[in-house]
Amino acid sequence: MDEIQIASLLKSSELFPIPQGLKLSYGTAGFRGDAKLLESTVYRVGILSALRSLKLGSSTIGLMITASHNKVSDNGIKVSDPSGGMLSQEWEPFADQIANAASPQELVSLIREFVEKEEIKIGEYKAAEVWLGRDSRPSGESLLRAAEIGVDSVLGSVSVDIGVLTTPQLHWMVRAKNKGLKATENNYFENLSTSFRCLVDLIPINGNNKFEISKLLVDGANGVGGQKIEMLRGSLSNLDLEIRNTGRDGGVLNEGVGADFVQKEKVLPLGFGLKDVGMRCASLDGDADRLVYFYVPSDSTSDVKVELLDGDKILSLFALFMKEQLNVLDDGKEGKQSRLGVVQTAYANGASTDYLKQLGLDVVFAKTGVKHLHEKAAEFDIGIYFEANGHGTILFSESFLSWLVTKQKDLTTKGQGGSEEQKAVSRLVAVSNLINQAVGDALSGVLLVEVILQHIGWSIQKWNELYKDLPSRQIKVEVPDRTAVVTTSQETEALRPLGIQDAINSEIKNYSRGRAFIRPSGTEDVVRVYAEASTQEAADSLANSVAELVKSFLGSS
Ligand SMILES: CC(=O)N[C@H]1[C@@H](OP(=O)(O)O)O[C@H](CO)[C@@H](O)[C@@H]1O
Ligand SMILES: [Mg+2]
Repeated sequence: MDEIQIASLLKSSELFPIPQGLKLSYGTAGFRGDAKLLESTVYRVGILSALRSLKLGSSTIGLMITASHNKVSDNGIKVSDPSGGMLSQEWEPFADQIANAASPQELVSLIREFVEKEEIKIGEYKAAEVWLGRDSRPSGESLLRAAEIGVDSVLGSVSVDIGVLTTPQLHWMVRAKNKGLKATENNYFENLSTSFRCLVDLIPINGNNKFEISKLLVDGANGVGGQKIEMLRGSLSNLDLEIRNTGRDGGVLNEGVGADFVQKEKVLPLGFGLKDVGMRCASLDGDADRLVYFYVPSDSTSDVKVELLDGDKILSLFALFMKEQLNVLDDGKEGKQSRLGVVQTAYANGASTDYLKQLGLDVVFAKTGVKHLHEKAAEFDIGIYFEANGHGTILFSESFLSWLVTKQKDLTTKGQGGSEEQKAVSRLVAVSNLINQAVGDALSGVLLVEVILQHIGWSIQKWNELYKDLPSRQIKVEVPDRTAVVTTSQETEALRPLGIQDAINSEIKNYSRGRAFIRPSGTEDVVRVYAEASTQEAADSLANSVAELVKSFLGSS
């Protein structure tokens, strides 16, 4: 690093002193915290992104300013690699170091060391490019300015403000840009509506065509997802959407609304009630990378209940559909035995795992956080991953996709345009275009769920009957130091504090179909407790007992 570069970094970092006592970690999904404390962090991640771009031969990197489902006064930042996936985990320790550097001098010396170690050539390639997106949080704009200053203080780097977006839009656009494809927000919308149309056109004519398209009610979490789905609505046919909680009617982002609220609390979001009995409803989270479905059952009285169809159920629906299409190909003479796999985490409902295994699917487990699930799903020809909270997607391997595209062309040339095999191939290609290949995307998720339901002629109630969830409960426990909890790689057992796992195991033994585990959250300062059992009362009681154990081993704060 030359003197000019050092001077540029020192000068800009003086603008963003680190707040006293701030200690951050890149965590499950980037840095998060009170928005008022994050300017220095965002500025520094701006520098990191520019370096990442230079390291990768000036590929475009994305920076998303969001705190997803967290409260509106929080914010956060995460990096998208050129593939549209999460920042390579190898760079996370550097992200942690620079975010916590106490002074401009320490910051610059850490950067200098890293640049030398990684052999990053500043000023030798064409300009590095970082695309900056933000969700609808009011703090987003000033944080975006801090990120710009960070990016621009690395010589030869440029930042591009691409505006208010959902997290998956930013990832999709970065991926498309680096693949040399059209990468604007309009291209994103066009891609969704075209591939959705394609799948609608491939719905079997005989059999399920009596299916009437009923209205879908969408809870937009008072965030960016509600706004974007409204923009998309005009270009969609075969879909009747009513969007609530768009944020325009005074509602607060994520407050009593949104996918995280509905899934964790198992209650209806604000704006939904008895009037909606039986209707198909969907809820997005604050940055629209999560999606859950729900409905108000007909036996609801004044005590309104909610039937939740979480990420596991969406995964099951997708798996069923994909398997059906692949079976057609595998049965065909020229078929190819394809590897379809599904990835879940320890939070997946036990009943969903049993169901997926019964379908004959390869089910594998990953640690919490989509970066872990994504990696495992990418090992299959078609890998479907979902967190129970509704974050997930379907990945197609490059080789399988090119096999599909070639096959599609061959069948058309051979004049077998209308065959079952050709339709199955075309559906799979359309799904690969519709569903975001970079990250979980509530918008593309909604479209795929809707078209699959139309295809098989199912109501939400029928879909819900695929299997019955085991009752479960999640609790957050505030402790003085959550890092005192260390778990095994699949997060199902606690290795530290010593003795806690034995105590949890003896609790579990008291419950039929009991299962429980603890882990430190990567996005909040809490230890999470998850419990499952054969009745809701039992799951609640098991969760409470385990939470008490956490408090007695770790102390409560
Ligand atoms: C139990 C749970 O829902 N955990 C969430 C939550 O992570 P934690 O590390 O549990 O705080 O936020 C992550 C980012 O959105 C998401 O990937 C993950 O599934
Ligand atoms: Mg989110």
